[in-house]
Amino acid sequence: MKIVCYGVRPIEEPYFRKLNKHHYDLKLVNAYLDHDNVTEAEGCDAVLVRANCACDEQNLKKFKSYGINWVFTRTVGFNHYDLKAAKELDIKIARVPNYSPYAVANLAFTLGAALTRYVVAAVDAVHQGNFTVSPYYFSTEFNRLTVGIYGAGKLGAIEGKMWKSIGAKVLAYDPYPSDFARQYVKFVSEDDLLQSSDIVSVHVPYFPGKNDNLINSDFLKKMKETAFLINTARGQLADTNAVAKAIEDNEIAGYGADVVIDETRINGHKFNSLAEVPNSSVQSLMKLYPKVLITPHMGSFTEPALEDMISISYDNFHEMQETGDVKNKVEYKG
Ligand SMILES: NC(=O)C1=CN([C@@H]2O[C@H](COP(=O)(O)OP(=O)(O)OC[C@H]3O[C@@H](n4cnc5c(N)ncnc54)[C@H](O)[C@@H]3O)[C@@H](O)[C@H]2O)C=CC1
Ligand SMILES: O=C(O)C(=O)[C@H](O)COP(=O)(O)O
Repeated sequence: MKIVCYGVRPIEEPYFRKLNKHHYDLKLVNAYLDHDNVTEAEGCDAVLVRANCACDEQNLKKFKSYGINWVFTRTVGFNHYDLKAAKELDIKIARVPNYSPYAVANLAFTLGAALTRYVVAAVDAVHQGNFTVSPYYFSTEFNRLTVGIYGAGKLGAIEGKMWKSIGAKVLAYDPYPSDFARQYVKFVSEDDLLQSSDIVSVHVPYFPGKNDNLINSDFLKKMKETAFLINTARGQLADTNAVAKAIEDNEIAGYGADVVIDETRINGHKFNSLAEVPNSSVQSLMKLYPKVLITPHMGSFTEPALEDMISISYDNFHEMQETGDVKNKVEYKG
């Protein structure tokens, strides 16, 4: 079976080859799937994508015209698909719901830890020759923090575990609390979490058209003025302008994000200045550095996570070939 894999970074190529235990014929494409390079799939039997690949109706129709029925993703999130179009075209989708959760949990933890100890602000000042200890750096200590995990699924639970292990009080809000997460967090109401937490870390899946701007001005107003918000989930979950305004108005202390809106136009690009970033709301957030720390969607960029993403994707294809179905399938729910 020939699989075209989009968005494969050069550093990832050896892993795609080394882990190819089902001996697939691989076509590795460096670029994210877009409307121009969809033609790379011609002559292939299946497609593997990553986040921010354009699995919209136009591209899914193209795949179908090439005789491709399996368009899988190596990611947890699947908001890059037009699920309705896939259903209408009878294109099957599978994802990787369970790669190493420590990858993203580590990054969310690090953003929270860096913000609460003002590490980036201090390092930045020192590198400009300013060795004074600004009153702004005066901190509390991690074991005195209350950390609120908003969405305590696989990633949230592990971030909770990390904070608990160093003595922080860990709260969580989730409409479907799990016993696994309960080992590390205390489940509370949404309001209690937002009102009590020094760090609020969001790990909620993004469902386009359903929970856009979940983090809005009402959400932010409930947080403590001294609290930091962390979002490693999806940029679309946050009203970017509302977050920037809340920081400017001192309603919250700062924001750490691995994700932004408009990632398909931003991520993977190297801009020469902030002014070139093609979204003015993202620019507004970036101007608030170092109260705002943004990383380029690299939560899953660890060796264990990458190995899981590739191996489980290959197993998804294998299961589909062997049984005609796959347990990690994603279906349109209306
Ligand atoms: N930055 C990165 O590199 C990565 C980001 N992600 C993002 O993280 C998200 C979460 O991943 P997992 O923890 O594996 O998913 P998961 O499905 O295990 O957990 C999500 C949890 O959120 C809860 N939830 C849903 N709506 C909620 C709401 N309105 N309020 C509170 N809780 C709510 C669910 O009940 C569930 O327990 C993914 O959907 C993806 O968007 C995932 C992997 C890498
Ligand atoms: O698995 C997900 O969902 C993610 O968001 C991962 O970080 C993968 O995202 P990309 O690295 O493919 O942008």
